[in-house]
Amino acid sequence: MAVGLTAPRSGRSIIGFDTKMITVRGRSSSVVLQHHRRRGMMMTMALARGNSSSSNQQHHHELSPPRNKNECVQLSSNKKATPPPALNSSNALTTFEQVLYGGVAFTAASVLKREFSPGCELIDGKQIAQEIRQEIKEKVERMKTIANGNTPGLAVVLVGERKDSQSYVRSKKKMCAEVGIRSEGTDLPEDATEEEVLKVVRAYNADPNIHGILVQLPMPKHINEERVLKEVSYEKDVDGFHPLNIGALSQRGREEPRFVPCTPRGCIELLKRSNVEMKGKKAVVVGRSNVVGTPAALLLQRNDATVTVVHSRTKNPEEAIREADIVIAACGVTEYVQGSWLKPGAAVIDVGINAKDDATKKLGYRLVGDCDFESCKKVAGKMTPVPGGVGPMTIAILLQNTLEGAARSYGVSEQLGLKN
Ligand SMILES: Nc1nc(=O)c2c([nH]1)NC[C@@H]1CN(c3ccc(C(=O)N[C@@H](CCC(=O)O)C(=O)O)cc3)C=[N+]21
Repeated sequence: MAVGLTAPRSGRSIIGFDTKMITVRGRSSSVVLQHHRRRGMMMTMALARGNSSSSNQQHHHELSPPRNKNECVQLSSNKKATPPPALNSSNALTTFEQVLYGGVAFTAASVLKREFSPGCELIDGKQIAQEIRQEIKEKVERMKTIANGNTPGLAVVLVGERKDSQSYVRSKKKMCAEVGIRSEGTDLPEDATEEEVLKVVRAYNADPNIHGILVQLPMPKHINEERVLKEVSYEKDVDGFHPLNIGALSQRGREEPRFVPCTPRGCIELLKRSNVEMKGKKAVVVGRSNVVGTPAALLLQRNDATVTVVHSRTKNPEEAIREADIVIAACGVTEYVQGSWLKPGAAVIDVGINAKDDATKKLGYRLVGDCDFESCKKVAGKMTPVPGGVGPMTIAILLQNTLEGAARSYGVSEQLGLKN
């Protein structure tokens, strides 16, 4: 039997079932919750018995049919329950009892769209990214009024014709427009010379209306990426890849980096906004790339986690992962991290985007992460899906970085409540 119970930010309790019947015996009452499907209708029945005045009460709740079989049932209580700790299959029963002891009477039920996984709460990156974009939009509006009508400007440099890069650049520009950030782009052909790319970067460096410059990666092989990234003014380096920004990120008690790489910052933001404590926790980063793994490890460490980085030459990565309260998977290996490697209740951030053959899909493939979602969601306490997890956050943070860069250049960071 497995029972899932999580405390979303609303403070309400969510209970998921994967058994037909769950019996929980408390100090003063015994409660039976039945959960069954009848002609496509999901029904939950709670029977409360015991020595309280509510004895022999019987509640039936008809629920609208679930939109898919992975949805689970939300029972809301008429008393504010203390948010229970993250659950996993081994401590599920205990925590369920605690909630009942808390005097919670289940009076209403509704179907909540989420993955049906015992105790695993999905971290909805799409939703959180949307919230962040809304905050940015409001700050861009305020910037206009306090900075003489000025708005943030982002420049995107794209070299070559990679379909995926073109599509990422398109969504970045679209999201800019949505929040009121000006964006412009320079597209260079596949065979552009390094000098041509550098010229474009220098022109944006000199343009006072541009506060962020992004050189879409990867660039064609004949171009020295390091050379180009170094050329971007570190004060417009919204990707946070300039050596001065990475260097500043790695030091404590020194000047703060102007910008932090978007994807790792997005991962940390997901943890923060999902109430995952990092202080004093063990974190494992899977992968040591310059763009994700390494800066993610630095950020976790700055947030007081104890960090282990595992990579392709690590002897026994499972050993470290088993101990981890937080896992950030960014190794680029399809469905690499297995549920059996996770510590029950761990928070898992899946950065991977891999195409996996799937004949049932129109395109013949679907996107999967660096974690084996099916097995991981049975053990993790919180987890991001792919797609809809880290991806949308990467773009939201790019916009945030551009806003922060513009606010700095107009001297209005403090007024907008942004870090300087
Ligand atoms: N200089 C540079 N900066 C970058 O930030 C950068 C880059 N180069 N090169 C490529 C990677 C990749 N990247 C993504 C952005 C958004 C999604 C995203 O929104 N993904 C959605 C949808 C994915 C889909 O459906 O294709 C999701 O995961 O839900 C993914 C990946 C930024 N990158």
